[in-house]
Amino acid sequence: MPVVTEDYLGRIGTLIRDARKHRGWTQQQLAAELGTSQSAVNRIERGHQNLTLDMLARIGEALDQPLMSLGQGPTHLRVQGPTTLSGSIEVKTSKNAGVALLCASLLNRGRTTLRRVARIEEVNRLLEVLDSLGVKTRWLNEDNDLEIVPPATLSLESIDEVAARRTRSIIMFLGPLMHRMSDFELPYAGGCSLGTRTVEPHMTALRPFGLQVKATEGSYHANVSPGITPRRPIVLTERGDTVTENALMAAALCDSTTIIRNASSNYMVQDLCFYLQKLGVRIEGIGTTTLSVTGCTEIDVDVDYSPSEDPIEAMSLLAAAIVTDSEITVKRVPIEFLEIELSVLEEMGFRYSLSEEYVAANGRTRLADLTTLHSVLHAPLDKIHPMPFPGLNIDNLPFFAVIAAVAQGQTMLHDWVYENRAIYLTELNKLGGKVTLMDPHRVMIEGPTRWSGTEVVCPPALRPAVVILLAMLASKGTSVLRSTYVIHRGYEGLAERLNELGASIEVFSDF
Ligand SMILES: CC(=O)N[C@H]1[C@@H](OP(=O)(O)OP(=O)(O)OC[C@H]2O[C@@H](n3ccc(=O)[nH]c3=O)[C@H](O)[C@@H]2O)O[C@H](CO)[C@@H](O)[C@@H]1O
Ligand SMILES: C=C(OP(=O)(O)O)C(=O)O
Repeated sequence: MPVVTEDYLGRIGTLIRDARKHRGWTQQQLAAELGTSQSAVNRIERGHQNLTLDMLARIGEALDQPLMSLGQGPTHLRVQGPTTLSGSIEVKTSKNAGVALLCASLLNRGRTTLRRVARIEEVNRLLEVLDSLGVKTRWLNEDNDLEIVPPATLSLESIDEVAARRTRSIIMFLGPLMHRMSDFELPYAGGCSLGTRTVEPHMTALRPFGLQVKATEGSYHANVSPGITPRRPIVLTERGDTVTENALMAAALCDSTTIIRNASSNYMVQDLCFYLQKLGVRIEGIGTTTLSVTGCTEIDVDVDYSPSEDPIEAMSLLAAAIVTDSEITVKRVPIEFLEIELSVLEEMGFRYSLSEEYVAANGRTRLADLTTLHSVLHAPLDKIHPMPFPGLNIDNLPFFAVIAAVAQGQTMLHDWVYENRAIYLTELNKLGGKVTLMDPHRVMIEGPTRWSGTEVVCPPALRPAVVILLAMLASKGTSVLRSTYVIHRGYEGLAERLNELGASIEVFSDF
């Protein structure tokens, strides 16, 4: 075989191996999907098998990842470490408010302008879906201001199913869409592989508004009975963020008053409430677990809204500083959504200073600039576990894994929420970490760690993938992090921004 062909087959084989692992499949499972043997898959992945275009297309389809789109293959990161960071960095606006506001813009017949939206893949997927429905969306400038103008009638029959299936946020179309049409289908929600994430609480919350949903082959079939409004308070069975948002959006176009109990008061819910208020919806109880919503029968206003900064990105940047023992200033930290995290960190010996507080562009959220100081960390006495806001944010829990790994002693993390997220934290062991999976919900981490660079495929979950990247910053030598789409789902230009602080991260792709 000519050397160049051999080289290409090897690279394609690696691509296929990465995409398979990303899906969480064994070679045997991929073989069964392709109607071939495990040994054939093994040969393909090692670059020892000539591949026809037909076979490549079939593999791409089976793995739900096109392998032949030249120049658009997966991207990877090459990290040189260890790194000490310095300087300052601004926190961007949040993914989770961004996606909620994109869905909520469908409630408004007028123009919505959202300021400084994080330009991330999760937002891109929702924009693709909105565009396929006939919504006119455009980025206005370098500041990532985004304009959204819905059409008079949405063309749901032409929905971009591929984009829709890549995000769980599509579930938040139910609340706004039920006001626009009486019978419609939505593809099943996708997103990170974190274990079962039920949609039942959404159905229970929306039923009092007349929505019935049947799960059919690959999609939700929604049917709306006209003129039905909740006669009693809606009691959410789970204090979930997106379910609260769906109930809020359903209530926004009812002119009666809806009470939502056991509502999430988390940051993205608050941003959604502030936006809805600008649309003319009356909401009381923002920041508490009981929301009283008096909607409007029609919303048609040109509105301008600035979502607030992302507490999870802020936590990621703090973790970057802690794991590399660096002194940096993280600007625009939404401090009220990091209070418990900072208390736990202080207990572990983390030292930092805070600026005076100031108000975010939404006029409501409190921000501060936080400077990290050289710290010697030790394990906390108690386990670290998340709770709904104002508890420690579940999406921040994974960052405590890499922080615990640099602290002296044993730290237990208890992720009671997701069945499949803690498991990915054991990937830190490839870089020298000592992370023991006690059961699917608990990991024990022993520090401090002598990190050493290696190659890791991104786990199929956003936060654990970033945790691996942060450990790579502290690792001696060269590390490679493969297939980073999952990181781009929630962070804009993370590698480039860390490089501005002095990291050495190269972005590359196979072709
Ligand atoms: C777009 C967006 O905003 N996504 C966030 C949102 O997702 P989202 O609102 O979709 O979260 P889910 O509804 O999937 O809830 C997460 C998990 O927590 C469980 N659960 C939740 C609440 C509760 O009171 N009891 C309970 O057991 C659910 O069953 C599920 O397993 O909230 C999650 C949990 O904060 C975050 O990780 C996500 O980043
Ligand atoms: C789990 C997360 O989000 P999503 O709901 O988009 O999967 C996350 O942000 O870590």
